[in-house]
Amino acid sequence: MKVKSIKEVDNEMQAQVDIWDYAFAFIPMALVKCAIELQIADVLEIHGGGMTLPELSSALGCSPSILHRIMRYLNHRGIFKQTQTGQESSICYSQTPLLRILMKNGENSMSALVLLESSPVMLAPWHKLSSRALANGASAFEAAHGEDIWEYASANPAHSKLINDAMACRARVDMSEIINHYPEAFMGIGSLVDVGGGDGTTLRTLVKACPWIRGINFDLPHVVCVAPHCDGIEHVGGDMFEIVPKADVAFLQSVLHDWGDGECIDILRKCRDAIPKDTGKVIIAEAVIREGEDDKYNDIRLGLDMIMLAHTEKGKERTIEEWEYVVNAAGFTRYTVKHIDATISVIEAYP
Ligand SMILES: C[S@@+](CC[C@H](N)C(=O)[O-])C[C@H]1O[C@@H](n2cnc3c(N)ncnc32)[C@H](O)[C@@H]1O
Ligand SMILES: COc1ccc(-c2cc(=O)c3c(O)c(O)c(O)cc3o2)cc1
Repeated sequence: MKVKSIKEVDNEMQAQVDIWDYAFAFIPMALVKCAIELQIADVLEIHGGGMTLPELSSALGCSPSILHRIMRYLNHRGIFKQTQTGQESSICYSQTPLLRILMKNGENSMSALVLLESSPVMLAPWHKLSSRALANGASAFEAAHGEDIWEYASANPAHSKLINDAMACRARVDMSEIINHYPEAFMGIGSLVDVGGGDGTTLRTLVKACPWIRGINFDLPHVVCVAPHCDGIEHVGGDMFEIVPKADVAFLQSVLHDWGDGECIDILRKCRDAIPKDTGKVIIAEAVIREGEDDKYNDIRLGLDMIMLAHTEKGKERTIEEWEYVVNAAGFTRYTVKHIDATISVIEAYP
């Protein structure tokens, strides 16, 4: 019989511990969703300082004993700060930067993204992923819901709002990152069409920072008809597979990753038709998968690729070689890539 080395025994013991991370992986998501729905972060923010368990449970209208257990778990995950000075009644809970992002109504809140990904509609396709892999093709979202995500959203206003709110909160972060790290991308631009621009949050962030730009927010009719008005931005409803409104620059953020190469090439061609041949450009703000590189955003990019696998038919996150293929096939003569300190990179393609 082969005798195991101490290292082998240690690795096996570690595996016995690690497996619980996978079996219990849904718990942090469920608890963060619960914290958002209870508006724990909002109540702590309004209160200002630390709150005791009786104060917090009475403000939230929650059972103190259940809230105590929820808060103990969230504290263990580092989601908020807890200080204790003896008995249970003297436990004090206070705000952290992470909890502030989980406010339902905060300016930099990302809670809508958690509410979208943890919704039963978005969770159902994950149960179809192995059948998708075995059948090699059919979309997991379609297997779960009988139609693709965009058809589903146009027939379900509540889910469309969930998607738009989630995309809006991360669009604001993504656009701010581009403006902070690569403002040159927007120099000398008179007009910009945001293709698949959602509720216009990206353009609102852009025209606030670059008020000389006239923005055209272009998306499906059911999306733009509920988009809030903003000076300097015109909302246009339509289909990017048919025609894209004309502008100096066409901008695509987190849109192409929803589609397969064939569709990306069609969308990029429509964008190329929309811009001036001599001075125009298409800006693509998307993740670039960098295999083998230990970048702090790699985990998010690879996770996003799994989201595309679960929620779209042919969507995927792309390596730079895969981006080069679609950009060249759409007829652009050259492109540049700017990696910024964010999940997304900025690819500029010239006609
Ligand atoms: C993942 S969201 C990205 C939204 C936004 N660009 C952002 O960064 O948050 C993709 C957007 O593409 C839009 N879309 C899907 N099909 C479209 C089509 N055929 N024409 C125009 N927009 C479309 C969706 O309605 C959605 O708003
Ligand atoms: C920094 O953490 C994050 C960055 C980005 C995202 C994210 C980006 C998307 O484009 C995206 C998306 O298109 C989508 O359909 C979705 O369901 C989630 C999503 O997340 C998340 C976290």
